[in-house]
Amino acid sequence: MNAVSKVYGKGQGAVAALREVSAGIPRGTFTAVMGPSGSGKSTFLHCAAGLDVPSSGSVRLGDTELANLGESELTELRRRRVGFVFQAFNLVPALDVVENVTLPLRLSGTRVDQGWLAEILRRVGLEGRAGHRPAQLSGGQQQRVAIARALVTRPEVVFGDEPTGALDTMTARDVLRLLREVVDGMGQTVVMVTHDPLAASYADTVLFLADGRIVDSMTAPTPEKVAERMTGLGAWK
Ligand SMILES: Nc1ncnc2c1ncn2[C@@H]1O[C@H](COP(=O)(O)OP(=O)(O)OP(=O)(O)O)[C@@H](O)[C@H]1O
Repeated sequence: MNAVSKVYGKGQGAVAALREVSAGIPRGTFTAVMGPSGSGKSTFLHCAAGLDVPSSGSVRLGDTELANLGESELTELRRRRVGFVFQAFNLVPALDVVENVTLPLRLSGTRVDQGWLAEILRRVGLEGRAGHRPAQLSGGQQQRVAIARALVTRPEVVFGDEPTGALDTMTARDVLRLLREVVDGMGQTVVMVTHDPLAASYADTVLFLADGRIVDSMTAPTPEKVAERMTGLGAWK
């Protein structure tokens, strides 16, 4: 993205959530986005994923300039070219694992590639759970379903908004290892917002936001280095 600004509201009550943010995220890498509460992390993710429209600046996915797309083309892009994983897994309770995972394909009228479906279920460790409903699964397993659903369309980027935020430490670690494997084993691109330095340490690069700007980036992050940088940003007083 290039010089992206996002202002919510108008006049006196206007809030600048992003201020001329430029960032390039290379294909096949794992990026974590950190920063104090209200620094613009979710807005960054939503603008990068085409869920929200910047007030100014431009966002490109591959060779596609998002500003050039109409509403229906953007919907199409969100369905086919990006995947999402949220803190609250957002699974459909009445559907079983396979139905939840294949939902994006059915919504866009795309045939289910059974070989690819089996491969994804195997990779996320759910091959024995295909007929289970979300309520019959643990939190970690539910997030695995959400990750499988995000991968089923073979998207160019998987975006995560606090994907481990609702999980206990051990389960979160499994999900982070899976995201790492999604990058290393499948060549996917993952961009994840997190509050957790340990989660961020699984990424290749950490981008630090403060007050709507990228103020730093870190490669080869460790939990300690990330925590130290966050303390420097006044995140934990
Ligand atoms: N829909 C909205 N309308 C008005 N202001 C908004 C809206 N969404 C976000 N904001 C404001 O924009 C700023 C950035 O919000 P954003 O949610 O991107 O931050 P964040 O870093 O993700 O925060 P958190 O860690 O608390 O989730 C905040 O000041 C927030 O109050």
